[in-house]
Amino acid sequence: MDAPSYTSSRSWSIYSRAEITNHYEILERVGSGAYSDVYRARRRSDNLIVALKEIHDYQSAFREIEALQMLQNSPNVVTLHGYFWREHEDAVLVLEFLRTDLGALIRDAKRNWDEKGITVGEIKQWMVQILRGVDACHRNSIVHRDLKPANLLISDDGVLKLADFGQARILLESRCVNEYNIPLEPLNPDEPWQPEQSELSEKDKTCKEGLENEGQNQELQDYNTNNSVEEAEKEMNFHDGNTSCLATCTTSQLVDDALKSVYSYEEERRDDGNGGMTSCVGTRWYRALELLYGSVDYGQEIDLWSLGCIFVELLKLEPLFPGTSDIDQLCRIFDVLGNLTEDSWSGCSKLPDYGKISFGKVENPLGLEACLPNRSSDEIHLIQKLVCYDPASRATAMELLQEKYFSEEPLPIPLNELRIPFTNSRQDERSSGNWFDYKGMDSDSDFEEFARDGVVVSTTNGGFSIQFS
Ligand SMILES: Nc1ncnc2c1ncn2[C@@H]1O[C@H](COP(=O)(O)OP(=O)(O)OP(=O)(O)O)[C@@H](O)[C@H]1O
Repeated sequence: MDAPSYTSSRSWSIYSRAEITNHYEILERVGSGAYSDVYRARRRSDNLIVALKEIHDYQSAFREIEALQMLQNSPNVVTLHGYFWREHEDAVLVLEFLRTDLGALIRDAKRNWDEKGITVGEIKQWMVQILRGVDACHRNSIVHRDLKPANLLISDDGVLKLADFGQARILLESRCVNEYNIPLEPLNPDEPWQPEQSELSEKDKTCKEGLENEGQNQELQDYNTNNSVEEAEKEMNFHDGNTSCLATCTTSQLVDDALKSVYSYEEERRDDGNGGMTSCVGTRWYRALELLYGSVDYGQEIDLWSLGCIFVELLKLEPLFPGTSDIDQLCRIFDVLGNLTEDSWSGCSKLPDYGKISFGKVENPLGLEACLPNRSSDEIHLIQKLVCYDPASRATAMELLQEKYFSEEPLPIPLNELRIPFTNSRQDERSSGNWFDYKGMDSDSDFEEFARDGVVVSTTNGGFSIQFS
């Protein structure tokens, strides 16, 4: 196929790379994100349709490959068929192709489905799959850091898979447990790296087989029996707070660094590469409170907050906290949960940005119940276990899977009865603007609030800069 006529040099590059086009016929571009372009392609050897994800950022590529290698064969994580990695070129991941995602499904349900929206049986099935995917990550000490409906891809037969691990972090202690021992660089740069069957662990084989079984309820029970809470807790007992963070984009550093009058935001977006954590991760609407307060000493609990926001969105067909800036995001959270104080989370005053910004007292917080009228107390109870201030109080994915909500009537419906949107045009849906305003959703930018504070933001060759007057 000829290269298309648009002019982005990045989008051209994949067409001119023989090592890729020898193996794959590139059919169309299906999406793009902050760091990537994604193409639908056909593998020449067997006609398999795949997604080729060309990643323009080295660190994102490295993270995504490393995390996906560890999670290969988890049924609710996107499959990495292989990748191309060579010097001076963008990495290209060969992923299984998944036509739609949970964001598109929620939009479709809001626009086109009857007033009941997504049924309880459907919600339970989606949530069980999401929880299994998150549980797989957390068991492997991987924090996804960007869970949101658009990153939960869905196959035509109703299997949901976590995707977009470009922001994922493998917590340091776990690096020794990469049991697959797969080389990061393909041995031959002209051939894609591909996993071999022998690299699958027994646990993962069981997991994969489990998904293929019919009888959802029995499957859930088996899954829970084979993966006890104690075992999960043992594996998840970590924190990487001992490592320093050289790269954040928190307001605290801007304030601390006020004597340095020109501040490069581009600098801040990089992690230090030595294990330091940044608070500038995730998409704002799903970003945990501790990240909004600049924490660099966080763990897998940030994913659990995001999970709670996604659960609400499935129930309500609208985002829980659609903030237009980080400050607005915090205001919306406080309106519902009340102000953040030592009473609501003992230790919160140690957060880097605590006390840097003061918020008016919310006399009568709405509570999560008010956000979810007509929903059952069980559902509200589960969400309260996720969307709560103290990260240590949040329920783990495994604990949630064991909640009776998922094993009582109405049961999660079988995969083949799930309703899945027909459209494959996610970008069009996103830009249509019919549903609600997505402005700011995909952005980590705090420009609006800086501008509000009278700080000058200007673009530079390397990115943009913030100047204090
Ligand atoms: N495996 C896949 N199958 C089909 N489409 C995909 C696949 N992976 C990604 N896409 C499409 O490409 C888009 C961009 O992919 P992805 O979100 O992984 O990239 P990103 O650059 O990390 O994005 P973001 O800016 O959200 O962090 C997705 O929204 C989706 O539409």
